[in-house]
Amino acid sequence: MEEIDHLGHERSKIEFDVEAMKIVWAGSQRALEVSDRISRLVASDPIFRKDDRTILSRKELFNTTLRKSAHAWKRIIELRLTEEEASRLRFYIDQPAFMDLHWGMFIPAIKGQGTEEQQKKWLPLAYKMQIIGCYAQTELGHGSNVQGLETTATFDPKTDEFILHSPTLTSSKWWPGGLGKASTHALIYSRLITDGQDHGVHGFIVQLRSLDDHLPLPGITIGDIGIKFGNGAYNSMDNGVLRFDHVRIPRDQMLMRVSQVTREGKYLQSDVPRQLVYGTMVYVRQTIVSDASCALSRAVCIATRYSAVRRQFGSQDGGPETQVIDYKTQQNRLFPLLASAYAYRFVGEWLKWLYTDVTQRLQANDFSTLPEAHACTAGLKSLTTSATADGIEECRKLCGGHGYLCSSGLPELFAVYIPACTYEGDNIVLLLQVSRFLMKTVSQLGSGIKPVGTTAYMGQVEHLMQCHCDVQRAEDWLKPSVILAAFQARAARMSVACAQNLSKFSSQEEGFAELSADLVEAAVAHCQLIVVTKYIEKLQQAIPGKGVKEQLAALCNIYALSLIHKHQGDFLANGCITPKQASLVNWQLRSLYAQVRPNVIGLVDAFNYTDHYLGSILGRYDGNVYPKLYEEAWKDPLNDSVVPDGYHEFIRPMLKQQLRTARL
Ligand SMILES: CCCCCCCC/C=C\C/C=C/C(=O)SCCNC(=O)CCNC(=O)[C@H](O)C(C)(C)COP(=O)(O)OP(=O)(O)OC[C@H]1O[C@@H](n2cnc3c(N)ncnc32)[C@H](O)[C@@H]1OP(=O)(O)O
Ligand SMILES: Cc1cc2nc3c(=O)[nH]c(=O)nc-3n(C[C@H](O)[C@H](O)[C@H](O)COP(=O)(O)OP(=O)(O)OC[C@H]3O[C@@H](n4cnc5c(N)ncnc54)[C@H](O)[C@@H]3O)c2cc1C
Repeated sequence: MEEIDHLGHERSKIEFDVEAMKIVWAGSQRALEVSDRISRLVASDPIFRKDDRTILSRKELFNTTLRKSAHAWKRIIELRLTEEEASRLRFYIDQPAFMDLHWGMFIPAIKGQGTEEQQKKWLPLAYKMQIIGCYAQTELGHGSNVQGLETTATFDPKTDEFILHSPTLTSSKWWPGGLGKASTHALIYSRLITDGQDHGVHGFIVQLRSLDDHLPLPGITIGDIGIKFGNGAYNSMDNGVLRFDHVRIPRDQMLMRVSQVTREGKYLQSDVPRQLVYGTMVYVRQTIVSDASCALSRAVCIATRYSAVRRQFGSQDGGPETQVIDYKTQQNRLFPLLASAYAYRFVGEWLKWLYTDVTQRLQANDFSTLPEAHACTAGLKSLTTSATADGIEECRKLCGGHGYLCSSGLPELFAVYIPACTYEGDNIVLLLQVSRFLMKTVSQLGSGIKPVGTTAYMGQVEHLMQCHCDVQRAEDWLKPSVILAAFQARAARMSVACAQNLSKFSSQEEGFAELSADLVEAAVAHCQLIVVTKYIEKLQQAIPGKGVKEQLAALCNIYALSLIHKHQGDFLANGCITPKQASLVNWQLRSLYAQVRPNVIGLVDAFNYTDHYLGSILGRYDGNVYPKLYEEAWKDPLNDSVVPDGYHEFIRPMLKQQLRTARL
């Protein structure tokens, strides 16, 4: 039977080259080819099915994690997949698993903090999956405050070993993914003690389980921390708890790139900054920004397709009702999210470049850009994950009642996604790091140190403090220079105001504590400026394909103007724009919505997601929503029997009781 494309009418209206846009989204023709091939490979393999995840018990779900991970590894070997292809495979399998931490944190930590010798010893084992590793930093009592960790690693010069110990309940490692059941090894972040002296937190490779029977090694207590938020969702991951009772490891298992302990027990600090111990977090925060664009685009794809299928009200003379996507309120909620997905994609690409650049510099002992890399990764991780978590929930609401069904894919996506606001650094804690960096930048302005990189705009602070926005008509808001000037003025003025207020306190620390809410807002303004700037820079590149650049430019304007509208309090209070200019933003936004409306299905098709990856009946490519929703309902285990199992025990006696009462 020929399949009907219920969104065919929408697709016939598209004014740009969707295939060319797919390349822009993927990053390159080759990246698109890899993504396309691997996503189809996953979709066609029954072992990777995921439609039953929300009804599996925890044990069954974890079992599917093990099965999928083992099968994925088999396919990686059989098909000789490259590192990039293997990473795409894990992405499209779309089930949080210990493998994510093994490849995403354990290996990068050894690469970043291990000596050459240590890398030679451990990386081949990890690459061949002969050991499984996790990243165990957080403890029951401390997560954000890494310097407050309590686990100790005390050097014993007699045996040339470290003794790992958990001195208190709160020092139990708590949360690490993969620790609970799967990992054989962990990177343990622990206080280093030599000769009675505490040198702060360092990383150690520790074997946890036997490589023969997977039993915990002597002195190790280990398990899973329990069920997490939502059905299915992150419960496929074995986040774990771990305690050490005087566990001994050889000295050469301390990661020694940043600092070393000699055979005699002498502590040596190399000229590498000690913050490199935190390097893995910088790496992962950078990847989380690109991941945000994936999660948000996925929710937006579902909400956009469904909004084009769904009709409510407006029928005249028995004609069709209005597609809900044509309501301006729907557009005003949805299109900025679509624009954000593209914006995060491009800022994610740039951040990847920044990270590669800083890594190359670090290898050449140039540490000058590390503070900026830390501030950018921390700030953008925070900004994009918070907006994505809120955006997924907005997409659920945009789908009305059906969005609340697990078969919409949105509840599970939300539940899986929201911890991104917490892991790899609580979003507020990370923004406070950005604000510290900004305050330092402002304090150096008069000293001749020229701000560079993402803070270069502060170099024109005198101009930015008094400039006026050059908008007379709504169309003026389409000029990139006007948009940039408004965002730069807002960010600079908010930072300078914070710096001025801080100077009123007797100590910097007291001021920071008192003004932290304002400081967070200044950090958000700075991070939004980065996203807008990087999007505008992207548009300055050659982008082939009919109409592609025009659509991207419209989305860039929607992203920037919807932020000005949302944060108009900041822009107005700091005198960056006038009330009249704020109202012109809305006029321009409405016009931009009309411009992208015929193209939105094309803009979400460009994500190139398979129906398997989307995992949503509402977001199906063919838009055949109602028959499939109806069909799906009958698959629920409750519908296995017409009369429910508890009828005789509970319902029938109740009904009979009521009958007797009624007769009385
Ligand atoms: C490709 C695949 C990827 C797969 C990934 C899968 C994802 C799976 C999902 C979840 C996994 C989750 C893992 C985790 O959550 S791991 C645990 C993460 N934990 C955190 O993020 C803790 C957050 N806290 C911190 O990062 C820090 O402690 C801090 C930043 C809050 C530091 O606070 P503070 O005590 O004030 O600072 P310090 O004294 O320690 O440092 C002062 C100095 O150092 C600078 N700095 C801090 N961090 C860094 C850094 N990472 N890089 C560079 N520099 C850093 C800081 O700015 C100060 O600088 P100064 O002002 O100039 O002195
Ligand atoms: C799903 C998931 C997976 C994880 N995986 C891992 C892993 O693999 N390995 C690992 O080591 N860890 C992991 N973690 C732990 C994670 O990194 C921490 O939970 C995270 O860093 C936040 O720390 P916390 O839990 O101590 O929060 P807290 O710091 O206790 O935060 C609680 C509240 O206090 C606020 N707060 C804290 N400090 C400040 C401050 N200075 N100023 C203002 N407000 C503040 C926060 O904003 C927050 O609102 C994971 C966590 C989750 C949820």
